[in-house]
Amino acid sequence: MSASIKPLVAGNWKMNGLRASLGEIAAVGGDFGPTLSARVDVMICPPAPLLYTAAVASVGTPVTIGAQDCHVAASGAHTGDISPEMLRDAGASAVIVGHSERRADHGESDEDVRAKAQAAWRAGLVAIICLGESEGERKAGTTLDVIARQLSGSVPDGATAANTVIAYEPIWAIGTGLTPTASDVAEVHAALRKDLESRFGVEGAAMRLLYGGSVKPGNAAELMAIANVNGALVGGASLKAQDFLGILAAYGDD
Ligand SMILES: O=C(CO)COP(=O)(O)O
Repeated sequence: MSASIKPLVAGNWKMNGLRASLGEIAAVGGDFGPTLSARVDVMICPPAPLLYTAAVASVGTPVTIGAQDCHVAASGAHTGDISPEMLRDAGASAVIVGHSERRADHGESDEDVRAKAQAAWRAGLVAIICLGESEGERKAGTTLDVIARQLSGSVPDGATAANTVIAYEPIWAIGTGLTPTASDVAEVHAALRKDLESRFGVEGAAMRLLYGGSVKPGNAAELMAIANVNGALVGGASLKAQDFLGILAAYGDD
């Protein structure tokens, strides 16, 4: 079933990158030819100060630009925050919400994440909704319960394959070099698919489910071949075009 879903590989730069890093986007765009772009969509999510220039740098390439977080309001007295409308205006077409680093650093709850996803849709952005279990939850055998609870709490009614992407990122695999086994990833993604189908029907069947957590050129082909894995959310290995292109190569060569 997932064979008909066009995968997405998105790079989350997190709090990394200065203007000098924008050459990496041009390098990805320049090397990403028509054969590969027919098979996989590619996105880079730089930090907010780089969004506009990144969007300009991506013009004429297959690379699209996403943001890493948003406020729920369109505007107002929220010093330091950025609305989804502003992200859209700067050239973003998507925004990551509910990344585990925001859940941990900023105390974001499932309810917060759900409201951010709705705000993203209001502004015409795709919401990339993140979830994933901690190491303790994995060891305690509660992964599937945690994932089901996060999915139900963080994904708003009205989610479609066009407005929502789900990213499964086990917290213990982020930035550690550790990855779950292929069968563990398959188990979680199958459970996500089942829940999404029962809640959203055909839209849930067509929604992209990304895997994230220590995706590298060396393990991308194996991870991307797992059933119900429709692409990747990549942190550290998205910062350099060569590494990121090495991951995209899991989908073939131009
Ligand atoms: O958190 C991630 C992407 O959002 C994954 O980060 P790493 O690829 O650096 O493990």
